[in-house]
Amino acid sequence: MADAEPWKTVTIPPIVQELVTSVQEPPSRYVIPEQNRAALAGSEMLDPIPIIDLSRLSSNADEVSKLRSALENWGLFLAVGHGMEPGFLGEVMKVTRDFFKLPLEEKQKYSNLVNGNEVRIEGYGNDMVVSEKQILDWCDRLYIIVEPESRRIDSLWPTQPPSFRDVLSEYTVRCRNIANLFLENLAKLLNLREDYFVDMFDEDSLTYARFNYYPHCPKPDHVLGMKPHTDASVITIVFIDDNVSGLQLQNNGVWYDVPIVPNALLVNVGDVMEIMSNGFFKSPVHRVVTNAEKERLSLVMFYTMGPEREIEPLSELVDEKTPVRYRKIKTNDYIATLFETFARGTLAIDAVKI
Ligand SMILES: O=C(O)CCC(=O)C(=O)O
Ligand SMILES: [Fe+2]
Repeated sequence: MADAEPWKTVTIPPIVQELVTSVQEPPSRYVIPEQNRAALAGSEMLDPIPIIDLSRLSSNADEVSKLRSALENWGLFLAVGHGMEPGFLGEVMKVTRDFFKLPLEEKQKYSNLVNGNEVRIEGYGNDMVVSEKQILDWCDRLYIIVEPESRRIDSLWPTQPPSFRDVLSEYTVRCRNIANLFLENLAKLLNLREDYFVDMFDEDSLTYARFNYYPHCPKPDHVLGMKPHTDASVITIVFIDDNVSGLQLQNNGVWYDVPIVPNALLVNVGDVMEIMSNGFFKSPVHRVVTNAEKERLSLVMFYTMGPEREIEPLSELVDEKTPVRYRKIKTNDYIATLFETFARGTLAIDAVKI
């Protein structure tokens, strides 16, 4: 390891929502190095992220070429025509907001701590802290497996607010339709059979829902809501609070603010798709900045392959002219790499590039 100090699992970070009520300034462990601070302001996009109407994808060649260019330039797009009514999306955001408004003791029933000191992926809390030097994110989260139903951990599904479970179950089904449509279009763009990726998802493939809560932050120019990262998923669907911006996207070394488009969902390629497509699709680097006055919420659906499945560039996409660009790795090992690299502030995908 490049670091002089060994990395070890250390303290459990506090719940930021509680912390913000008792401090004037973010503690030093949240403060990013001085040289990175000026760069927190995002640039406005000159060529904005395309808005794709999903209901037109099957019948309109222009919409498909817009999708292709969105993926080539950004690795993501904003989806409209996804079939979810504004009223339903409003309910999804409301149960999310109401969950984080619950008293701490109620939320702690779903804690991500096991025996009070070990952190697991699922549950309510923060990320794993692997180093005293790790810069912490100004963000609390609730992480749960939503698919397949057989893998849901009932005790980690909130019972408050009362409609939480029903709303999340319905959202899961409706997002799956969007995910499948996106996967079909990705396959077509790679000249593969339409069902190629959809068929790869089996009973072992897990979909995680991550509810992110970013409290207002007394020093937004010193602290990140979420550090720069790419998603370890095959694909990701993000539903963002339309009240507060904060998501930024890196392109050619410049950070851009992702604009808010009410009722649109952000859909992006993840690292597994980058690997399987042998780099044809790129998993976008993104981060979240904080806001001095407002709290912010997002709900992220991560579509992943089974934990034991090996990920590698598809043989159909490799030949003499296009050699393999990524090493083979098991999903589980890749997710572990992601948590480790995220904590260190580096990118997991770089660890498997050849
Ligand atoms: O809050 C957001 O807008 C994005 C969050 C995100 O990138 C993630 O949870 O992986
Ligand atoms: Fe992300």
